[in-house]
Amino acid sequence: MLRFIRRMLLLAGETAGKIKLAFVLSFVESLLSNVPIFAVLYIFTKILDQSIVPMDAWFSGGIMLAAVIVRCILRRIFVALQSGTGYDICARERISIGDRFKRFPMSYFTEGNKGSVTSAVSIDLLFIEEHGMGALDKVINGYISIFIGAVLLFVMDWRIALVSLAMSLISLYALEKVQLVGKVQSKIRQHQQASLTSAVLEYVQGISVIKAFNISGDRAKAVKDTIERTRDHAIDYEEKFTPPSSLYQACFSIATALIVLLATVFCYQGSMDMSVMLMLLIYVFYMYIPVKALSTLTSQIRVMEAGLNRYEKLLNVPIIDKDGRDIALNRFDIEFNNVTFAYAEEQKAALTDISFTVPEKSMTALVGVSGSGKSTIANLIVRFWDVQQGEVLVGGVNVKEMTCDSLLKNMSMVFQKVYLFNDTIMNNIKFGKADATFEEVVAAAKRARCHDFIMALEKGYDTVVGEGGSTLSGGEKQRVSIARAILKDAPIVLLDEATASVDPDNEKHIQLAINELVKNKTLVIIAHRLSTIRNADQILVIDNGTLAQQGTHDELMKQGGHYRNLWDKRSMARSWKINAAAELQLDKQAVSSTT
Ligand SMILES: Nc1ncnc2c1ncn2[C@@H]1O[C@H](COP(=O)(O)OP(=O)(O)OP(=O)(O)O)[C@@H](O)[C@H]1O
Repeated sequence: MLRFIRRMLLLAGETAGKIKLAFVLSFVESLLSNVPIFAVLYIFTKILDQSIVPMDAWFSGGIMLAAVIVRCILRRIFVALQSGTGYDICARERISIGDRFKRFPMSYFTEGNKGSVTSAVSIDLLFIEEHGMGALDKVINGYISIFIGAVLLFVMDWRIALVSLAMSLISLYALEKVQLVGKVQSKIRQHQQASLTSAVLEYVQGISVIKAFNISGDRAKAVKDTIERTRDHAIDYEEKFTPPSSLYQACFSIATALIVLLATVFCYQGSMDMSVMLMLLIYVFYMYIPVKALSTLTSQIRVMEAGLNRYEKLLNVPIIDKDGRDIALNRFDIEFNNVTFAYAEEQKAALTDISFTVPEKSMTALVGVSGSGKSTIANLIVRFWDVQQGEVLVGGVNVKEMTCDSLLKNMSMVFQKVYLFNDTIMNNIKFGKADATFEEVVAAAKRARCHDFIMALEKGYDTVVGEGGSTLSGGEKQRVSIARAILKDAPIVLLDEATASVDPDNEKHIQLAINELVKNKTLVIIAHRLSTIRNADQILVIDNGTLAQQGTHDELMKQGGHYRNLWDKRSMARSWKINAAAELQLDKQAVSSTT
């Protein structure tokens, strides 16, 4: 438990001083809580001496009242010092860990850690913020009461003190067992929580697929199994926790009974004053209350400690730009020098010995079949992952030498799969530049060709778009994300062109928006449209993680090989689409003319 106090103070950081002061007040308050006992003892002694006068009653009453008043004041200050401290600490930690997540290697999130990350930041910190300070207070109070109780008992009667000490030692043994159960079970419980969070997250995130393929039964079963395992574990926990916890509680009940019995016997035999006996009879029922609470606290503390362990693990995840410096770039070309990269050690390399240069303010198109490694190249430029061999240079600087912040402030990314936050359109665009004015946001939206559809919405820029941007169409989301990138106005643009077919009107708008975004920028585009590919200053043909060909459209068409095959296939697919659309149109006309 002392370890827990130390860890909480460490977590508190600069607010630890407040908590320490609160402990001191709690100690004084604990001392004062014994004042009524002495006041009663004083009255008993006077009664037994037959020397009591009305003034004695006033005196005792006055002392008790004064103690109560001082305790109320101390408690008030204590609460003011402590209340909110837990919430403050956890809010601060959540914000700082949120910042840190940005610097985690992307692999951390793709390796099945989402459940434990979510549990650590939500469930664990929630438990700590709600119970941490209260538990600290009770632990400190419990220890102080043990100390004060032991001193008082020795002052009153050493034989009774020894009985209490013996029972306390047995209770310590039981408490040790409680802690042992807590230690084992809290790990299982935590693992179970993370599995449950992962299962629910996956179920909710995949709900559209689950509905579309009518597989809710199977997936629901996976979540149901996890819920049932969580329930079984909770029951198992209670079963294992109850025996040592009951023994712990029983020790104090037995100690109380023994003290009552022995005090009466000693008094009857004449080896104890009647006043001491009476005081013991009162004190004994009150003395063990704070100590008894320690057994339930033990399990709470174990849960909090396991939470702290998981949270500290997050703090110990090596951040990708630990050795990075804030470097201001003065040119914006990109260079890959003999880059070889695999997503995981045991995996086949996604890129093998790739070298190329993207000159500043030029347009480079990445083309290749699905899975060839185009997105991987983009991932390495923005340093979502680090290369194992070779180097990636941006503006002549190895990205490994830069902090993520100083690198990414030079980049705008427009992904194929756009994610908008459950917030207003205004704030979603402002992600590009947090301090942008309303006018700047509107100007960016106009250039991204989304101002008109935003104004047509009931609340305009204040419309909340739903999680992931669910209330907007795919094309609209794309344009909002382009507005975001235009507002950021970074010198390098990475663009993953949409493959999903959008209607021609939307496609025209998106193309105009992209044209605005890429003016005078270094552009790397994962290209799917023939028009884009043809216009590129340079085309990199990626095949099975290698750079198969490099050149302009005309050069590559002359060379033949991969590029020509790709181009022919795409041209053919396009003409199929056009023919199919024309046939559909003819069919429609035929139908309408016959009706
Ligand atoms: N996060 C990841 N973890 C492990 N392997 C990955 C990961 N992302 C991609 N890969 C693998 O790396 C290889 C290259 O994938 P990449 O996404 O770069 O291809 P791509 O050319 O962009 O494909 P597409 O056009 O379908 O998006 C593939 O074999 C893919 O399975």
